[in-house]
Amino acid sequence: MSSSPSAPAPPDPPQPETVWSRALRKLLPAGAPVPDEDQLDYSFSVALSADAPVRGPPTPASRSSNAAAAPLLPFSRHRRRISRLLRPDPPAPPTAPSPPSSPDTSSPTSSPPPYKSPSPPSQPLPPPDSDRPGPSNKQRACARCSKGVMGMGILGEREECLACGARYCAGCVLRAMGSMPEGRKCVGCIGRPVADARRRARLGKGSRLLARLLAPAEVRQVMHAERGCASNQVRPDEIVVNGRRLSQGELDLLLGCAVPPVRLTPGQYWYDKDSGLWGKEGEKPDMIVSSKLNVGGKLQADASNGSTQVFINGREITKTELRMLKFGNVQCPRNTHFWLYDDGSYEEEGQNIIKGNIWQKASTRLIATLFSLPIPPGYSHGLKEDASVYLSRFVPDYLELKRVQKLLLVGVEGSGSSTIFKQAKFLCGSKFSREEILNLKLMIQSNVYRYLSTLLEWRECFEDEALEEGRELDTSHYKSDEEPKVAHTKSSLYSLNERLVHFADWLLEIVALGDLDAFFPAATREYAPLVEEVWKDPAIQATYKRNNDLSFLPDVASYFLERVVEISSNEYEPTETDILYAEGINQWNGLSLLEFSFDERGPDSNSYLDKPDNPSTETKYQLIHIDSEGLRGGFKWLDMLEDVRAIIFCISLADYDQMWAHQSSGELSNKMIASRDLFEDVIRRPSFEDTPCVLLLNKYDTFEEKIGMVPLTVCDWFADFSTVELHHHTKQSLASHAYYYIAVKFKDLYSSALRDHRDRNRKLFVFQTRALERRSVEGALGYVREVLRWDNVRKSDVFGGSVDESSCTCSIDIDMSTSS
Ligand SMILES: Nc1nc2c(ncn2[C@@H]2O[C@H](COP(=O)(O)OP(=O)(O)OP(=O)(O)O)[C@@H](O)[C@H]2O)c(=O)[nH]1
Ligand SMILES: [Mg+2]
Repeated sequence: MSSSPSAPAPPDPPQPETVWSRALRKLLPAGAPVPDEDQLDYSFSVALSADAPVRGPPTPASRSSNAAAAPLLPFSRHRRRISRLLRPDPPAPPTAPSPPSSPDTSSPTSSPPPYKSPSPPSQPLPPPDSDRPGPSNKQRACARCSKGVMGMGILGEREECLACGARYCAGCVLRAMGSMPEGRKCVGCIGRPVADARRRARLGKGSRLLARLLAPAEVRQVMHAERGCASNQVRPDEIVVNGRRLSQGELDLLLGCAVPPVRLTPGQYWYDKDSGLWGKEGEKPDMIVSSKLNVGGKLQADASNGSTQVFINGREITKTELRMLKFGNVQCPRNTHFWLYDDGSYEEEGQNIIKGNIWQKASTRLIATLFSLPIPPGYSHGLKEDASVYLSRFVPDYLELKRVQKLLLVGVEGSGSSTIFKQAKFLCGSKFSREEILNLKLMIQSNVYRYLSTLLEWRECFEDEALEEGRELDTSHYKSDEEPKVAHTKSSLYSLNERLVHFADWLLEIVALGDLDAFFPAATREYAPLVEEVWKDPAIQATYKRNNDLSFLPDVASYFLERVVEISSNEYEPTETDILYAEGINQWNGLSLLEFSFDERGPDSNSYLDKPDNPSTETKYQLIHIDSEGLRGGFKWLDMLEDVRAIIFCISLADYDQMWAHQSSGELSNKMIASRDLFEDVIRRPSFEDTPCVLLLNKYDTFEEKIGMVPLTVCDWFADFSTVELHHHTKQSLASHAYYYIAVKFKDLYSSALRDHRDRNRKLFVFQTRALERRSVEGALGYVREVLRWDNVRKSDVFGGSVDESSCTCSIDIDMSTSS
């Protein structure tokens, strides 16, 4: 548990081979040495065969569960251990935190592992303090004893006074801050406000040093006081609304209303009291708060610095807002003045007729969310806050509310990104609406015809090929002056009877004309028996047997074609599996959105410090999926997205031998290479410069089957793939070797794309998925969460903050082989 004190790591005794290194050895080419644990690159996941029940690398989480089993030290002993540690001449600390020597920390007396979390890792160890951006050693000298930094562990840590910024070492902090009735402040600063914005952001956020010095209950109490005490709250004169400082009464009104501004910090704001829109001065709206509050001055036209010549309640709106209104089909030519009411209804100034309600359409709400514009609390699921929480609070919970973290999920057509999205939806218990299910049903029905037409096209090719071969064979059997017996070459294994040929020609003609979607579902029921007959025909079955040669035919084709009559009936209701297997999701303009959360109090979470008394211990995420259709037209969506917290890029491993027609030019290319190009396009976009990226290498199941039959080198990009190191390879070992190789190819590509970037050490995180297996997608989402936590810690480290890194635990489940 992170609250235990950290002792210097004992020297590593010679270790017997651990479960982890045994598992790793299996994955490496024969004879390859097992790397040191501290050198391991956890930034990509590996699949282990089901018969190797291994656990992941030793994580703080797994260690903490052992630690948790050990009885907690009573408080006085806790302190004694700390003071022993701090007594004269502390042992020379290691230059960098040493890695845990073994995952086995079962001994209750063994010291907890050195603090630095190895999770989602692969990030280089932070440079020594002297090279590191952030406070210099001098700045980090203790304000009480003047000692400088003594190593990396607890000895090197400092706790900062939130009011004056003085820093104290572990030995002095409790003396300097006393009982901390207002949280982390020197005794002399009690009663003083927290003015600095950076320090204010840390109010009640927990502290690693205190966690080591105090018992968890004490830390909670200090954090509670830090958030709740009067002098740490914003003061009315620090809040300017519509150009006027607030009075105490106005601030009370603002904070006591049903929907107050979240995380109100000192600053200048604008407030539109008719609609409830609220934002920072000079910026687009940030949230919607209760309307009709008499606070601040009069809303000015230039409050949000808009330049659109379109006005809402007298404020010239920003370009982003205008774009959202246009997507919502609100007519807004220049010089339009709207009145917008708090329920979303709007009218043009002077016309006295309500023209509509901007929040009514799901698509407008979706767009607003994507553009980081606020939507009213009543309409949002993930963001909905219970007004009673605000009314009944003493501790201002608004300090605790976190922003929703946006995760962008993209991939080339057929990579499986929709499947991942749907699995995520099932995982978080979110139901498909009636309308969505109906759309899915229509899509499944029309897809069946598409699969059949693909099979029919391939059948023609194979038939031509077979007839040609037959003719060559015939001619070689007869002397040149004899008539060849053409009767032998008129049909082949791939030939259909005349009636079915007629139907096939008709269907292919419709497809060639691009009319398939217009034609269905009207014809669905009528032709279903015929489709079934064609599917069962030996010619089509023979064609399907060669499905490894068939580009453009998804694996699920047979699943649906087998049931074409059932699927085509009016009464057909797609099952959960049908929904999952259906290609894509019918979504609005190629976009779909899902909000979900992780409970941060899970067994692998150490975040109690971050969330002392908060009932909401969840971090909310928004999964934004843009499918191949949405990526068409020059990535219009990508450019409009703001504050994306992570990119999840999905690639189908099985695409290495597939062809793909380029969307605009129609040019054929290898699909893996097309995916690579799209990946590069996405990561190079300036708006994603600082956004971590997780690459999901999907369809590992198909890949494993295929790799033994089709060499990886058929894809030009993988021309240098070699299997020479694999002496006796099985299908599994070949697949894992190839997976590793592909992962490294993408990592290299990523590193070279970021070569000129200031954060050029950033790595690509790679995870292996089988999206049809729910557990695999669950693992992927967990991995993304770990990456985000890691990234948070890394960023706060860079900026010199003291985020509790214990919350960055690693729960990467590397045993992804069992389906759920
Ligand atoms: N065997 C196998 N099939 C998969 C896997 N993931 C997805 N599929 C199938 O691959 C097909 C394409 O998956 P989608 O999720 O629709 O692909 P997509 O990336 O969303 O494609 P667009 O919607 O066109 O952008 C579907 O039939 C899925 O059932 C996987 O891990 N293994
Ligand atoms: Mg899709």
